[in-house]
Amino acid sequence: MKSIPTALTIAGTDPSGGAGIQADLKTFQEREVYGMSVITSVVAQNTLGVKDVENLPVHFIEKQFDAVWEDIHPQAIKTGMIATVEMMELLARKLEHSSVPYVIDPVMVAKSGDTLMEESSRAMVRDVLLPLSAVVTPNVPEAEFLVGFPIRHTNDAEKAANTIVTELGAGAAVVKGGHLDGEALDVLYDGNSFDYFKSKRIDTKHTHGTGCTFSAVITAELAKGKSVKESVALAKQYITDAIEYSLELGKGNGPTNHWGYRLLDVPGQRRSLHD
Ligand SMILES: Nc1ncnc2c1ncn2[C@@H]1O[C@H](COP(=O)(O)OP(=O)(O)O)[C@@H](O)[C@H]1O
Ligand SMILES: Cc1ncc(COP(=O)(O)OP(=O)(O)O)c(N)n1
Repeated sequence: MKSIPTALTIAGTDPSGGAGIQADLKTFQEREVYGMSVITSVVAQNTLGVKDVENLPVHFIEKQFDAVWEDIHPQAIKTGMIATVEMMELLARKLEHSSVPYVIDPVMVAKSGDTLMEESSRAMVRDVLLPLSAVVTPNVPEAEFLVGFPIRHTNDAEKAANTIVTELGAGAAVVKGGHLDGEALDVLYDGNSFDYFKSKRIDTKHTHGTGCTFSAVITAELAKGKSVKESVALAKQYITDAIEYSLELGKGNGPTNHWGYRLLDVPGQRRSLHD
C-alpha cells in the first residue's frame, strides 16, 4: 500500500476558517499530506478580529497529543498559538526527545492587534521551545521580540535570523518580510548560509492567515522529506499564489486562497502564477 506523509499541527482555532488549525489542515491537504491536529485554545474570531479565547486545560491538550502520538506518528510537527506557560511546559516535555522535524510559528499577536499569547509565555518560546525546533518562522515584530533589536532593513533581518540560530538555538530561522515595505522578502538562515525568498508585494488587505499557511507548507514539505531550503522555497511560492488569489470574504481582512492557483492550471501541467 502507498504510504502517505503525515503532519501534526498543535494550535488554536479559527471558526472563520482563515488561520489557526483550520488553515493548517487545509494546507496539509493541499500539499497532499495527511493532517492531524491538537487544539490548544478555542478562539472566537473572524476576519475582523478576535472576540474571545477559551484555553483548553493542559491535561486535555496532553490527552489529545497522546491519542495522536501513540497511534499515527507524525513525520513533522508545527506549533502555532500556544497561549500559556503551562502549555509550553507540556510541549517542551513532549517534544524534547522527539526526532520529528518541528516547525515553530511563534504566534504572539494577530494582524487585528489581538493578543494570542500571554506576555509571560513569550520568553518561554525563546528559551524553551526554540532550541527544539528545526525551523522557526517569526514575522518582524515576533523576531524583534526574540532578538531584542529593531528590524527595518534586510541586513537587520539577516542579523536576527543569525542570532535566532546561533544564540537562541533554533535549527533554522526564516524572518518573514510581510510587515516591512517594498518587496516581500523572507530571509532564511540555516546555520551555514543565507537564502532569500522574494516576491512582489501584493496590494491587498486580504492576508488573514498568511503566517499559519506559510509555516504549514514548510511542515508539510518537511514531512515529505524535503530539505528546509526546499520547503521554504515551496512555502514562499504557495503563499504568494494564495495571497494573489485571496478571497473577499467577511467584513475585514479576508483569508488567503488555498486553491486559487489551480484556476490557471493546464491539465497535466501544474502551473504557478509566477510562470
Ligand atoms: N502583501 C504581500 N504580498 C506578498 N507577500 C506577502 C504579503 N504580505 C505577506 N506576504 C508574505 O506572506 C508570508 C507571511 O508573512 P507575514 O505577513 O510577515 O507573517 P504573519 O502572517 O505571521 O504576520 C511571508 O512569506 C511574506 O513575505
Ligand atoms: C488561532 C490562531 N492562530 C494564529 C493566528 C495568527 O495567524 P496569522 O497567520 O499570523 O495571520 P493573522 O490572523 O494574524 O492575519 C490567528 N489569527 N489565530
